[in-house]
Amino acid sequence: MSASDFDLVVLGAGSGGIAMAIRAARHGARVAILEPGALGGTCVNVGCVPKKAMWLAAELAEMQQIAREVGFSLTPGVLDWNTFIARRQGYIANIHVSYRRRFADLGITLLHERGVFLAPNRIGIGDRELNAAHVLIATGARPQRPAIPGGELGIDSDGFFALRACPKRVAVVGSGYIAIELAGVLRALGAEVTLFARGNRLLRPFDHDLGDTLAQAMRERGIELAFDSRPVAAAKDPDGYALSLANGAAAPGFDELIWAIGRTPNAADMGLERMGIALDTGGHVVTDEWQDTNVPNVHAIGDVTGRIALTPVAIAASRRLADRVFGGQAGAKLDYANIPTVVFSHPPLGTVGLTEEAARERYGDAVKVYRSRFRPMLVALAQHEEKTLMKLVCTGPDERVVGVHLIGAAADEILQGFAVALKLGARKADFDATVAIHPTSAEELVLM
Ligand SMILES: Cc1cc2nc3c(=O)[nH]c(=O)nc-3n(C[C@H](O)[C@H](O)[C@H](O)COP(=O)(O)OP(=O)(O)OC[C@H]3O[C@@H](n4cnc5c(N)ncnc54)[C@H](O)[C@@H]3O)c2cc1C
Ligand SMILES: NC(=O)c1ccc[n+]([C@@H]2O[C@H](COP(=O)([O-])OP(=O)(O)OC[C@H]3O[C@@H](n4cnc5c(N)ncnc54)[C@H](O)[C@@H]3O)[C@@H](O)[C@H]2O)c1
Repeated sequence: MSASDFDLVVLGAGSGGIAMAIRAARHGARVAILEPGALGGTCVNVGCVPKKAMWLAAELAEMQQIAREVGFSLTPGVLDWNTFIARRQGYIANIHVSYRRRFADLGITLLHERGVFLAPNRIGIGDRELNAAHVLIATGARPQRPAIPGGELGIDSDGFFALRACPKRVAVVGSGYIAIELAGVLRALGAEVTLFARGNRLLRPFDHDLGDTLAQAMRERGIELAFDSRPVAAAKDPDGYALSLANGAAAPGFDELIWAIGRTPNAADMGLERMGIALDTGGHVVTDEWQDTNVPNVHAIGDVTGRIALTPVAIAASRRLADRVFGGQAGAKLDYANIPTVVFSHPPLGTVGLTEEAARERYGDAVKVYRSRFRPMLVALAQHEEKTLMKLVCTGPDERVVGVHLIGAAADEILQGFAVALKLGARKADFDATVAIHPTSAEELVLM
C-alpha cells in the first residue's frame, strides 16, 4: 500500500465537500477530494439543480395556460421530456466541467473512489491510503424508504430524476419539501397527483399560514391532498400501485409511486464507529459549533451532520471551517440562526426567522403579526382567485422583525433581500421608512 500526504482529505464532492476543498486550497492547503459518484453530489445531480430545471418547465406550462386565459391565441403545449432532459443534463454536465477546471487550477487531487477511515488521519481507498492532517466528512444523505411491506416498490427523488416521461396517475408520499415540489411539477406537467400526508398539514415546521395557503393552491391546481393518510403497506398489481393506509383506507390505481419521507445520512460502513466518531440516534455525525467531531482534526459538514439540510448551509459552513483551519481566522464559524429557505412549490414560498407559532411560544404577548393577502396583477388579469400572502412576525416595543413568510409568485426571488434586513435586526419602522417599488408584489412588505 502506498501513502500520499495531504493537509486535507475530503470525503464527498457534494456541496459542502467541494466548497471546503476549494477554500482550503486557496489558503494554500494540499487537498485531496474523494467522490465515487458524480461531481457535485446531491444538489447538482439529483437535487436542487435538476429540481429547479423541472420547476422552471412546470412554471412555463402554467404560464402558457395563463397566457391563453388573458387573450393569447395559443394551445398550451405538452412538454417533450426527452428534449427538456437533454437540456437539463447538458446544464449539469457544464457544472461538472467547471468543477474539474477549478480543481485542476487549484491543484486539488480528485480521486473517483469511496473513502474509508483506517485511522483518524488515514483514509483507505482501494489499495492505496492517504495520510491527512485533517479529514472532512461530507458524505451527504440519500432517500429513505419506509420499513413497511412494499416499501421497496416505486421510486424516490433519485428515481424521479431518471423518469423520461410524465407518469399519468401518481401517488406522492410525504408532505415536506420534496413531496411538495415533485407533486407540483408533476401536476403542472400533466399528471394526476395524490399527495399522502401522515399529518393534517403540509410543511409542518413552517409557519402554519404558509402550509394552509399552499394546501389551497395545490387543491386549486387539481392535486388531491390526502391528510392523516400514513401508508402501512404498498403493493403492485396489474392495476398499478396500491397503498393501504393506517386509517384503514385503500388507495389503488397509481402508475407511479414516489416516496418523499426524508433522508438517511451516508455514515455507515466508513469506519466511523471504529474511530470512535460519535453518531446520533439517527446515524448523523455529531459536530459542535465549529463543525468538529469528537475526534481531533476530523470535521463534518452538510447533510451527514443532520443540521439544516440545504446547499448554501453546507457551503457557508465549509468556507468558514476552511478559513478557521487553514486561513488563520480563529473565530470563523457559521451562525445557523435565521437561515432563509424557499420551497419551489406552485406558487413558490419562502421563509426566514421565527414562525408565528414559535415567536408566540418564545415572546408571548410581545408578538405582533402583520399580514397582507392580495391578488398579484397577473393573477387578477387571468381572473383567478389565488391570493399571495406576505407576513411579518415582529416582537417587542420596537417591533423587531423576527420572521418573514411569503407565498406567491416571485416569493423565491423576493426573500433574499429581506433575509439581509432580518439578519441586520431591522424593525417594522425600517420597513415603513423604505419607499415601495411599484407595481410589484414585494412592495406589500413595506406597506403593511
Ligand atoms: C430532490 C432534492 C431537492 C433539493 N433542492 C434543494 C434546493 O432547492 N435548495 C437547497 O438549498 N437544497 C436542496 N436540496 C438539499 C441539498 O441537495 C443538500 O442539502 C446538499 O446537497 C447537501 O450537500 P452535502 O455536501 O452535505 O452532501 P451531498 O451533496 O449529498 O454530497 C455528498 C457526496 O458524498 C459522496 N460520498 C458518500 N460516501 C462517500 C465516501 N465514503 N467517500 C467519498 N465520498 C462519499 C456521495 O457520493 C455524494 O456525492 C435538495 C435535495 C434533494 C434530494
Ligand atoms: N427547496 C429546497 O431547499 C429543498 C428541496 C428539497 C429538499 N430540501 C432539503 O432536503 C431535506 C429532505 O427533504 P424531504 O422532503 O425528504 O424531507 P422533509 O423532512 O422535508 O419531509 C419529510 C416528510 O415525510 C413525512 N414522513 C416521514 N416519515 C414518514 C412515513 N413513515 N410515512 C409517511 N410520511 C412520512 C414527514 O411527515 C414529512 O412530511 C429537506 O428537509 C430540506 O432540507 C430542500
